[in-house]
Amino acid sequence: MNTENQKKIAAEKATESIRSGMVVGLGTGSTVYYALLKLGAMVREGLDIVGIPTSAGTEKIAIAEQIPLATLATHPTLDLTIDGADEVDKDLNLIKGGGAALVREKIIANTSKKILIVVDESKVSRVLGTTFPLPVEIVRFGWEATQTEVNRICGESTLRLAPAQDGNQHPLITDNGNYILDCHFDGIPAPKEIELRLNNIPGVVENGIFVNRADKIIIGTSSGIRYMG
Ligand SMILES: O=C(CO)[C@H](O)[C@H](O)COP(=O)(O)O
Repeated sequence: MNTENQKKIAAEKATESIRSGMVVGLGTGSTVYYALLKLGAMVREGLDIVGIPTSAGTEKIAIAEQIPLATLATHPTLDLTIDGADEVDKDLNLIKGGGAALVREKIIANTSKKILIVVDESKVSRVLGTTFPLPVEIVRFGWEATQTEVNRICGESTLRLAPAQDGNQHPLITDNGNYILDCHFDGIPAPKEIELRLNNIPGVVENGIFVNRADKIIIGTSSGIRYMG
């Protein structure tokens, strides 16, 4: 089974946990995309849920799929969130933020009763921080000074760029109006400590380390579905 199919079977498996009446956190990314398509079909067949999106991109897809949306203002507690990840370890720790949605994803994760993470097998890692650079969202004011402080922890980081309308690469601006630093670790042996140290730097909004948040990781593999948790 190729990677795309691995993503699809993992994402669709996660939607089997959704029941009418639930408030559902809608994650971001190319894996969750398949869950959004499936949820859309389920809603059109009568499933009665509201979704809270973790990004403007997901909101757009959910609207196109006719998934009713809500906000944390009216629905402060979520029953279940389906989200992706960029790297996962055997302790269910995650690196997220490859899609630049980590702040909203962490807020949603924090208020969800249950979190299902959907990935393909390439995301499973022995030591977190060895296969994917850690995204750190920072405010634009004084960002160079913030980067200097971040680099004291990770050694080296790069400002994430994205193509703009003029055809050139410009700093990527998140849904929250901030920049992203991608931090190159050679493994993160103590993820919780690094998460807290990074978040203690003035100018850092949030980072993509998620510790003790996932209840289950659904992994699409070349030979079918595997679970962690
Ligand atoms: O954290 C995320 C977005 O901020 C995504 O969940 C993560 O990047 C995985 O995306 P994909 O399923 O496209 O690999």
